Amino acid sequence: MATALDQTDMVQIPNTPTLVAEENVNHKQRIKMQPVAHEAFAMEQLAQQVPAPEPRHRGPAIKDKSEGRKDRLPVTGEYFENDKGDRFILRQKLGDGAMGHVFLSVFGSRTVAIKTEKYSTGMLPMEIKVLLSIKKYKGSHFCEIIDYGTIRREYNYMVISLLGKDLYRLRAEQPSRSFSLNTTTKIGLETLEAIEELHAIGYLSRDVKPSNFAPGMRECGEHKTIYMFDFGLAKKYLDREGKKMKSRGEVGWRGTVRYGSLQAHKRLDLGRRDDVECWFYMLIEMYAGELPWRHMTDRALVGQAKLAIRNEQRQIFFNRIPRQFEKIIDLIDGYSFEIRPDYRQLKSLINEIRFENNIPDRCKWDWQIEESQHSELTETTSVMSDVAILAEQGVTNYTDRVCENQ
Ligand SMILES: Nc1ncnc2c1ncn2[C@@H]1O[C@H](COP(=O)(O)OP(=O)(O)OP(=O)(O)O)[C@@H](O)[C@H]1O
Repeated sequence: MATALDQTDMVQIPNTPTLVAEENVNHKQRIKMQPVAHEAFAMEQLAQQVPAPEPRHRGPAIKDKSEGRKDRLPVTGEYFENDKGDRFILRQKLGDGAMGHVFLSVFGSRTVAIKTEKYSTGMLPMEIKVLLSIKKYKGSHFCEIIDYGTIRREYNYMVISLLGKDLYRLRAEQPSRSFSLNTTTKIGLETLEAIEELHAIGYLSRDVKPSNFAPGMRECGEHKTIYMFDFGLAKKYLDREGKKMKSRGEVGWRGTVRYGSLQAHKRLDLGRRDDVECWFYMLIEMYAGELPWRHMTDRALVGQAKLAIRNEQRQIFFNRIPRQFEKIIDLIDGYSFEIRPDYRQLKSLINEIRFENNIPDRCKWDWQIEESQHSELTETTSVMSDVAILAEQGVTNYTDRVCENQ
């Protein structure tokens, strides 16, 4: 039977790329965070919809060796029951994250996604916390959280609404490996709105990248919206009184090398502006098909390449993309750590690109085809395997430290 995760127990940021992070999570050093008032309210609300939790344990960290032995990930075909007796069959694997597996399942008449991680990993509580806050705020670019808990202290799970293929896969499947200006700019507007909503509830993503966004399902009429998911590296930037926290200075690397901001390369604390800088690199990659540092794996060299597009490579880089993108990066570079990015100005520059290129408002996404997204999903792994995707993106979610105070 399921046990609700303790929301006040915060997660570790491991010391390794997430690809191998499970072996490296430090289970001993954990910190506690009290939910702020609106989060507590959101949790209360959710409690009315999800099964009443069994007496709470103190989160997903291993307490003793006997518990540790059971620590595992579920497999396709397995099922579990929540406290209400609802049965969730893990019908098909949708994706392999660095921290666990995501499965397709059915809940009532609804097809859903179930994200799982080993009990000891402890990254899901942060994701659940973010999604509960967003639910309260009624964010329009986030999965609905339907249920969550722990199964026999073996694995943690959360049941969320199902999405289509992520933007990285969708682009990789385009014959040109790039999106049209219409799709790129539409994605730009949708994803910036998602980032703005996340910031509005007091969180940073610190891992904005194409594989963390996906369109909704056509069957639910959600295919015109791009959703943001994976909050494994999310962090609160507002304190309990709603005041912005000060930069902690050098804290180590956070994020994904290809899309990381210049501040991240300096290992400095990240703010809202850094999420927006990642968004910029993501958009350019979608439109141009690649970034100049696509083949680089060395983090320092990638950082140098990002500096070069602002200096000696500036003309070559910006010549092949609409001129507004140069304005956008200049604006982002001008934002300080504390400042609220001017999302409206950024959106109006993207809209200017659409206007100048006579792009009508009602246009289809590049990937929209006649068949339903559900049948597309079943083909996902044959088109590009998870391993291939991860290899292509280079090092992901890499962090320098064993743990950090979230
Ligand atoms: N709601 C969803 N609907 C459909 N597929 C999903 C959903 N959530 C996740 N996935 C799939 O599972 C994959 C892994 O999910 P996610 O990124 O949340 O896991 P992670 O362990 O945090 O991975 P990462 O290595 O990116 O940090 C995604 O790339 C996506 O293909």
